[in-house]
Amino acid sequence: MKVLKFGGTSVGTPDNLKKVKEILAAAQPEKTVCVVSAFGGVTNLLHACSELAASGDESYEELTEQIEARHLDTIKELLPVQSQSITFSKIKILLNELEDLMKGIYLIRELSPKTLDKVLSFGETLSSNIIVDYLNAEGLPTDLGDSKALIKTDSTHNNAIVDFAVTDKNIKHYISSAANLVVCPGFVSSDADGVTTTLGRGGSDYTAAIFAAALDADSCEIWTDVSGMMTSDPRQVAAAHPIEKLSFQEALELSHFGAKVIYPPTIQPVLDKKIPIKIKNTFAPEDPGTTICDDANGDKQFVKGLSSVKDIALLNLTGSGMVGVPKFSFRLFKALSEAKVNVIIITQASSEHSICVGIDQKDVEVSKTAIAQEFQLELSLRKIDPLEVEEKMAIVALVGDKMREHVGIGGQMFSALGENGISIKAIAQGSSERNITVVLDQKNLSKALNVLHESFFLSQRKRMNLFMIGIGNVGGTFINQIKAQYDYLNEFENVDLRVVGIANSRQMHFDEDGINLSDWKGALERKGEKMSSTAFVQKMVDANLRNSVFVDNTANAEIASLYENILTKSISVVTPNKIACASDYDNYLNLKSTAREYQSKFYYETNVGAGLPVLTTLGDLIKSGDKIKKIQAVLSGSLNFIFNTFKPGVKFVDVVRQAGIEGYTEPDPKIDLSGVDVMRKILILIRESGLRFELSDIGSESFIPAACMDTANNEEFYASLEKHDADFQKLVTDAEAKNCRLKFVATFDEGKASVGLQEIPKEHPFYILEGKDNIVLFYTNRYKDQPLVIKGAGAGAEVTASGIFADVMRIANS
Ligand SMILES: NC(=O)c1ccc[n+]([C@@H]2O[C@H](COP(=O)([O-])OP(=O)(O)OC[C@H]3O[C@@H](n4cnc5c(N)ncnc54)[C@H](O)[C@@H]3O)[C@@H](O)[C@H]2O)c1
Ligand SMILES: N[C@@H](CCO)C(=O)O
Repeated sequence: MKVLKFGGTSVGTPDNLKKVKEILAAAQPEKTVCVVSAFGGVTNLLHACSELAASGDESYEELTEQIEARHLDTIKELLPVQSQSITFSKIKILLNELEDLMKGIYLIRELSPKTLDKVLSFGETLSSNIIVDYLNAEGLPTDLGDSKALIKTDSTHNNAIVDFAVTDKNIKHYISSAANLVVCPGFVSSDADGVTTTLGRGGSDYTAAIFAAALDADSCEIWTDVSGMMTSDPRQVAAAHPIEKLSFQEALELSHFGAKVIYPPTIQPVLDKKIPIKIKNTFAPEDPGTTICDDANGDKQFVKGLSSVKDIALLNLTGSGMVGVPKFSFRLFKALSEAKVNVIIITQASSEHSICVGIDQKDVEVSKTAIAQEFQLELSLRKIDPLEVEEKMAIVALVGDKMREHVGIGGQMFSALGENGISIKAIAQGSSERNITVVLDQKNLSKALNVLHESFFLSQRKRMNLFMIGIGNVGGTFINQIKAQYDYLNEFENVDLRVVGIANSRQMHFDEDGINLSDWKGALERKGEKMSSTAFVQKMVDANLRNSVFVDNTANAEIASLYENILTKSISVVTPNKIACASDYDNYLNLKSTAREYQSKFYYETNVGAGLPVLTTLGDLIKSGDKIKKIQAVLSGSLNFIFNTFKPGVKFVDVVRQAGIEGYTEPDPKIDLSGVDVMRKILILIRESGLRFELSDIGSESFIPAACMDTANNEEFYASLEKHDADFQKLVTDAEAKNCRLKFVATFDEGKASVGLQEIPKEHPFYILEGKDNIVLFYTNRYKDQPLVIKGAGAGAEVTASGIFADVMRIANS
C-alpha cells in the first residue's frame, strides 16, 4: 500500500496530468491512494474571486468564468469525446454551485472563515472529479474517495484540528472495499455536523500523511516539481543537488530554515508511525528523489544540507543591569510573544551581559515598541542600553544528524567563512548538534552558502575566481596555461579555476561566469572598459565572490601599492612583481601580517628564480629551525642568457634585444642590466631568511656606463648600449683571456650583501650555468659543507606562469 500526493504544478496542465497517469499506472498493481491538489493557480483564483465578491466588485464574475473555462478546457483536452459529456455535467453542477456561492458572497458582502473553506474546497473537489474520470477513461479503474466525509475535524475553520480516532477508522473502512486505485482530494475535511473545513497550509501533504498513517502505508510519496530536498537553495548555489536520504529530524531542521519542500506540521502523522516519505519529481520520475525515513544515517555524509533564511533582524539587548538578574530573558520573550513576534534564533553569552535574538525583519518596529515598554524602567535607570537592531541579516544553518559524531565541524564552518572575509554576527547550536546556525550580513549570503557547500560536499568542485592585472608576456601565458589545464583541474583536482577579471594598462573586462579563455583578447578589445586600478579593485570587492585571488602580472609600483587594501578584503594576492617585497621592510612585513590578520594569502614564489621553488624551500628551512649563513646565487635569467650568448664580435645590444624578445628581461631592461632586479631578489631572500634588510644595505657595482642608464626609454637605452659596445667587448675578452666566464653574482655572507659582475673560473659551479638558468646556493647550519643547491631556468614566460599557477593552486588546496 502506498500513498502518492500530487501538488498543484503536477496537476497544473493536461500534459502534466498525462505524466501523473503514467506514474500511477506504473505503481499498479499495488493498492494506491492518490491525493491531489487543486489545479495549479486555482486556489489563488478562488481566493481572489471570493474577496472581490465580498467587496462588492462585480469583476469577480470574470474570475469565476476563468475558473470555469480552466476546468472545462481540461476536460476537452484530456478525455476522449465519447466520455466527456458525463464529466461535463458533473463538473457543471459543481461550477453552478460555486457560482451561486459567489453570488451569495457578493450579495451579503461577507466572507466568513466558514464560507471561505466552502469556496476553497471547490479547487480540490473539481480537480479530483476530473482526474478520476480521466484515469477511468484511460483504462485505470479508479474510485473517487470522499476526503471531506472521511477526514473528520473540529469546527475550526481554515486550519481545522483532525479527530484521528474517527478519521483513521473511516479511512480504513472505506479503503478496504474500494478499488485498487483511489483518488482523493487533498486539503478538504468536515466537522462532526458535515460542515466543510480545511486543513490549512500544506493541506494536501497533510491529507496524504493522514491517509498513509491510517493505512499503515509502506510509503508516502510527495510528487512535486523538484527532484527532492536539495543540499542548498539552488537559486543561490548552482551546484546544489538532491539529498538521497534524510532522517525525519534532519528534514524538519532543513524545512525550518527555508527548504520549502515539506511543511513540518504536515508530516507529523507519518513521523509518528515512522512511515518513509519520498519526495519525487513528476517531471523526472526516474530521478531517485529524497527518502525521509527513521534511519537515514547509513551514508557517510555528515552535513546533509545547508538551509538559509533571508530578511532577518538581530535584536541585541545589553546592559550591566542584566547580569545575574533572573527573569530578564523571560520578560524579553514575554514581550515579544505578546507582540506576536516569532523568535527564530536566540544566543546569550554566559556573561549574561547581553542577549541576542533573531526575528523576521518585518517585526522590527513592533518588537522595538514592545521591548521599550517592557524595559521602560531599566532603560530610564540605564541598567540596560538602548536596543541595538541590525537589519538585512540572513541565517545559514548546517544540518546533519551525524555532525555530533565529528569533531571540528564548527571550526571548519567558521574558518571557511573567515577565509572569505565573511563575518559572523551570531551563532547558535543546540545540544543535539544536529544544527549549527550562524547569522551573517545578507549581502554575503550567496557567497557563504557557496563557500560552505564547497567545503562540506566533497564531491563538489571548489570554484576559484581570479582577477588579473597584467596580461602581457607572463600574464598572457598564464591564461593560456589555465585554458589548457582547465579540464584536468576539474576532473582530477576538483578545482574550477575561472578568470573573472582581466586588465592591461588601457582596458579592463569582467565576467562573473568566467571569461572565455579562447577569446580573452577579443573580449577585452570588444567589451573592455577604460582601465583604472581603483575601479578594478572596487569591482573585484563588490563582486564579493568566494575564493577570490588577485594576480598582479605587471612590474608596476602603483599596482603593488594596492595589495594591502586587497588583503584586508580577505582576497588573496599572487604576484611575480617584486616591487612590493623589495619595498621598505616595514611595508613588506605589513603585507605579510595583513594577510595573516585577514586570513588571506600573499604568495610571491616567482619573485626569485621564476618558477623554481626557491622561496618555498627557504621557507621550509627557516620554519624547521635552520639558519642561513651564506647565500651565493646567480639570480638574473636575462643577464645569464646575455653573458652566455655574448661573444667577441657579436654586438652587446643585439644580445640584450634578443633577451627581451625571448621574454627574459623586465618590461624596462635597465632594471635587469643595472643589477636592480638582482638586488631586489637577494633582498627578498635575506628578508625571507628572517632579517630586517633594506635595498640600500646591498652593495652594487654596475657594469653599465652611467650614460646608458641616463636614457628616457628602451630605444634610447639600446642606442646608448650600441654606442658603448667597446666597453662590453672589453669585459668579455678580458674574461676569456683568463679562461673565465662572466656571471652576475649575488652574495650574502656575514650579514653583508652585494651584487656585481664577476669573472668565474672553470672550477666554480657557476661556470657551467647554461642559457637563462639561475642557481642558488644556501649555506646553513644544517647544510654546512655542501650547500643546498637549486638550479634551473630562472626566466621566461612559461616557467614564470607555471610558478604563479602553483601559488594559485596552493591557495585552492588550502
Ligand atoms: N618574464 C619573466 O621571465 C619573469 C620572471 C619572473 C617574474 N617576472 C615578473 O612578471 C611581471 C610581468 O612581466 P612580463 O614579462 O609579463 O611583462 P610585460 O611587459 O609583458 O607585461 C606587463 C603587463 O602589465 C600591464 N601593466 C603595466 N602597468 C600596468 C598598470 N598600471 N595597470 C594595468 N596594467 C599594467 C601591461 O599592460 C602588460 O599587460 C614583472 O613584474 C616581472 O618582473 C617576469
Ligand atoms: N627579468 C628577470 C625575470 C625573472 O625575474 C630576469 O631576467 O631574471
